[in-house]
Amino acid sequence: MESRAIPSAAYAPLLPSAADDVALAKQDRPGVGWRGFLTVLAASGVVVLLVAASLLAGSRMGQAGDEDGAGGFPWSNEMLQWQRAGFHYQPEGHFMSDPDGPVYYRGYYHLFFQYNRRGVAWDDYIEWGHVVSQDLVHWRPLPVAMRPDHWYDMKGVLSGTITVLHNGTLVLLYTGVTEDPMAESQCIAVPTDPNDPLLRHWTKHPANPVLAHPQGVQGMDFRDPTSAWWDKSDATWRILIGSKDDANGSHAGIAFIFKTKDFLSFERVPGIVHRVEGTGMWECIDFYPVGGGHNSSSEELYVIKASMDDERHDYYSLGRYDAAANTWTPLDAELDLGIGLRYDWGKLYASTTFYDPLKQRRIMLGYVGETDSARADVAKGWASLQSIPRTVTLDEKTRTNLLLWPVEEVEALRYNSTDLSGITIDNGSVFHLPLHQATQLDIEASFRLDASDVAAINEADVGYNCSSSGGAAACGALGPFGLLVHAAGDLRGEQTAVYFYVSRALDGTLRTSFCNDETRSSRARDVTKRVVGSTVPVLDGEALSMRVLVDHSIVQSFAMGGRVTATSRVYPTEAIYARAGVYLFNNATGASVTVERLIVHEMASAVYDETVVMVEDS
Ligand SMILES: OC[C@H]1O[C@@](CO)(OC[C@H]2O[C@H](O[C@]3(CO)O[C@H](CO)[C@@H](O)[C@@H]3O)[C@H](O)[C@@H](O)[C@@H]2O)[C@@H](O)[C@@H]1O
Repeated sequence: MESRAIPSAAYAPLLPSAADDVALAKQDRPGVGWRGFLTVLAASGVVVLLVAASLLAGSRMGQAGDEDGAGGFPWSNEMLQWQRAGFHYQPEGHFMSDPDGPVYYRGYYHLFFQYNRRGVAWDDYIEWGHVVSQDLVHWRPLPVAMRPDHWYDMKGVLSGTITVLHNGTLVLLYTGVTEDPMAESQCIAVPTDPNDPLLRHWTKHPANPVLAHPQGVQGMDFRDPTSAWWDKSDATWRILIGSKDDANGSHAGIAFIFKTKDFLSFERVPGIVHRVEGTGMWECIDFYPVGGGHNSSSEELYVIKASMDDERHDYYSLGRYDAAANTWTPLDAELDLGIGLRYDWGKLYASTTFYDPLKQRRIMLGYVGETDSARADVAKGWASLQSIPRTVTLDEKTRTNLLLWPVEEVEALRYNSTDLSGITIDNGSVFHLPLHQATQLDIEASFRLDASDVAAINEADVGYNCSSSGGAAACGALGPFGLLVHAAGDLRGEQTAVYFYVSRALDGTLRTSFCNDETRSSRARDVTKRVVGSTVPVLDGEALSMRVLVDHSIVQSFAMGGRVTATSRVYPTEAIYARAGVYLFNNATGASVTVERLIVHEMASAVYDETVVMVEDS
């Protein structure tokens, strides 16, 4: 069946009254009390179709006469202050980008990051900012760890990693940029005092730079070394560095492996470990094993990940690594690096991972840049956030994708959990969630389409695409449905939709997309607004589950346990503070949806508290 728009006149907005909300809020919180009682049908008068809302909202948000003049949207201090996150890490001010050198050392998780203390945009005096944490959630700021102060890094201490050697000591590898001519080479540093668990001071090695770009590679296309892994075949440490090959009209992403015994002299392993035509410069490359292991009979696979400089997305691919042949081969050539899977389908870049020996898990961090104007960044005095650290595992059920999931520690911030499980939303309905606040939330929801409705839809609905199919306002038989966050009270204004859309393929099978629709997230016009997302694997019998971390201007969405994730930055002008709410919506034309599980946790701020700190500073 073709997606079709429903005439707006048929869906005049009728919203739940404030009295309804109060009555609902007084119900017992445990799920049992809600089940059945909260079947919200179109006939009950809670009918608002986003089609109607979007038409109204679109005209209201985009029309001439808005305050967005040549100078951009006139943000008030109240609006700008609202945009700062409560439980995502961001420095007090200035510009932050790539997470660098995450490592667990003597009781602390260390996070370094690209940091420009001179402004709110990237600058070639880029340094390594530094914070530590004991739970990956509460971060304690420390002085800048590394700054451009040698000839080989005068134009920037760019991204890098930290390797834990067999005896527990650390080696920091980073890219330094020389001034004239500008060229990138790899440098090392070690903790000045290895007994300082806070690793406050680093000593750059007198032998720097330790690795120059190979012949044939441009001097500014050789950066961001991975951490090193041990290859027992010849007792060497190995690292991977990404680059690009623009020779002879090509524009390929490429990666080299180097080996070293002492981190001072490196030898290139002959050949190129991987290459993908047309993908351009591979920044912040990463390479690590997943699956397999001692407790598993399944084969170990290798993830290769790169940040695509041209496209500004972090792609990954699953494959097999043959160290002797110096090759990595994708499991599926159609999902090769840069053309298939992404860590996140929204705004997240320059990610890196590290192995956490404390909890024996791999953790990924990435930075989430701004999508508002440079002028707005100047007004607010800061730019960028770090994503919530995510565990990375192989999805053993599919073995075709990773699972990226917020670290469990973030759950300690939950309070006032409201269980609204069991609500049924008829097609063309919305349901307002009775919450105390809607700005810092961790929402767990799983949806199931009515099976008889699904069976009755036998026409194909092909080609749904988050970014080009009209977002949450475009109605099909089996979607979209999901959540509206940062939604203005009358639903005619600002709202950010996180939703599923199910469509029937020509062969009769169902295909599920998971998307964030930012297009109505802000009345400001000088803000980038997109619909981002992807198709997501759903196995037989699985409910459609999502988790949404709402934290002021950052919304991080996870579908099906982390098979697909999408991060959005949103800048509402009206739907802020107490003026915003959360709604369930079902914009499908042919099916009702039961929200089998819906638990909304309010989230405390991750305020770093000097008084409860940690181990003593030496
Ligand atoms: O530093 C001098 C010079 O380098 C340039 C051009 O190559 O910028 C470097 C790249 O900076 C960004 O790359 C990453 C990933 O976000 O950020 C780190 C630097 O902060 C770097 O290590 C990473 O690769 C950016 O994404 C890339 O587009 C830049 O090329 C140039 O802008 C500077 O003048």
